[in-house]
Formats: sequence, C-alpha cells, structure tokens
Amino acid sequence: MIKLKNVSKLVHNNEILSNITLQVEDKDRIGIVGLHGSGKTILMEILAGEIKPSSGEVYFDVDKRKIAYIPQVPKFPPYLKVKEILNLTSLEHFETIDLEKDKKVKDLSLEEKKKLSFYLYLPYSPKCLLIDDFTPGLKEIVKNFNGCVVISHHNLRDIWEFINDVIILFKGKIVFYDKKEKLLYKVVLYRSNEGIKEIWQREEEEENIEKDKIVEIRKVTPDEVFLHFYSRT
Ligand SMILES: Nc1ncnc2c1ncn2[C@@H]1O[C@H](COP(=O)(O)OP(=O)(O)OP(=O)(O)O)[C@@H](O)[C@H]1O
Repeated sequence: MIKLKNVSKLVHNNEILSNITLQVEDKDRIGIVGLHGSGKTILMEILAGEIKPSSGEVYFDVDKRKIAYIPQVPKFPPYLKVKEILNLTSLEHFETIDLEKDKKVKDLSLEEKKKLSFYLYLPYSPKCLLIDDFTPGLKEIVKNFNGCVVISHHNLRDIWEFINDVIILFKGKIVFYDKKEKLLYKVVLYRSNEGIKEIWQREEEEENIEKDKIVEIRKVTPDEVFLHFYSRT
C-alpha cells in the first residue's frame, strides 16, 4: 500500500533519515520506535505524503485521502468550535463522536485534537492509519481500525498490544525491522572466574551456559532490549 525505497532526507545539510526501505501492506500493524530525535516524525510525514524525501522513492498504491494521518501535534484554527470543523466535512453522524461539539480548539487537549484529526477522515473510509506519537486515548480508534496501522512512539510498552511488526530507528537509520516477537529476550546471569556475568539471549533459545553455573534467568521487556541493543552510540 505504501512503499519506501532507499529514502533519505536532508535538512540543512544534515541527513536526518538515511536509506530507509520499508513496506506497509493492507493488514500490517507496525510500530516505529526510537529515542527523541531519531527521525520518527520525519518518517511519518514521508509515509503520509506530507513531505518528500531528498532521495529515494515513495510509492502509494492507495488513494491518499484514505490515509488517515494524525500528526504529533495537529493544528486547527484555535477559535473554531469542534462542530464548526466537523461541519466542514461531509460527515453525517456527529453524535457518535466523543468530543464536546461546542468546545473551541484552543480548549482541547492534545489527545482530543488527535481524535478530531482522525474523525475528519471518516467520510473517506480510511484504509491506512498513521499516528505520529501514540497517546493512550487513541487506543479504541487503533483497536477498531480495519486497515493498515503505523504508530510511532518512544517506547514499545504502550503500543505493544496493537502491533505485529517493529521498526526501530536510531539516528535516522533502521536498526531493527522484524516481527515483535523477535524482541523477546531473557538475561542469563552466571558465575564465571571473574564473578557474576550476564548474557542476553532470545527467549526461546536454550541457555548456552552450563546449568550449574546459572545464577538466575530474568525475562527482559522489549523496551530493555530496544535500549540495550538498538539505541547505543
Ligand atoms: N525542520 C527542521 N530543521 C532542522 N532539523 C530538523 C527539522 N525537523 C527535524 N529536524 C531534526 O531531525 C531529527 C529528527 O527529528 P524528528 O522530529 O523526526 O525526530 P523524532 O524521532 O520524531 O523525535 P521526538 O520523539 O522528539 O518527536 C532531529 O534531530 C531534529 O532536530
């Protein structure tokens, strides 16, 4: 549905995305995680067709109006009321929308602005949902969305239940792109001549330390794995 091939982005001569290749298919649910400044927003803007890369190719095999893109901080005229914005669309059943219709944009929380952003796409029956920086209040929207989903966030914990695949960005590069289960690890603590040491292993692997040397086996969270292997300089 959306494909990026060898995409890079320069801003003021700094390469803030490098050689990104990825593919979002109809039923994919992808989480994009990375530390602050790793390039998540720029990548989401490219996936949404909002900005163009400096080099590489972007293919959209979908009507772009059907890509519901929820920016990190959606912008609407501050003094318009929710109902005035909804009136600009061909949306018919406002009553199903869980926002106060008489509230002005300036009085909405960030989460409410994100929801409003999503509702504006409803008349187009969106096929793909892109959320830049997930917030918990969007949970129901994500769960019930029928189509591809790409969510960026700075940790895996908050988005784990909604995604199947994970992309980890580090300094503008993809350093991990696979099924989320590949991030399930355990730490084996064992006795050695130099004291207690640890080894990180995939959860399903047999411990490759002699049994009588093992002190403890500890499950680690996917976020610990993300920080340990994929976010170090
Ligand atoms: N318009 C711009 N001009 C200069 N630098 C920019 C611009 N936009 C982004 N950058 C830089 O590009 C890098 C990636 O930014 P981006 O906002 O995509 O990261 P992010 O992963 O979304 O971060 P965060 O988690 O803080 O939202 C950062 O180092 C940022 O400072």
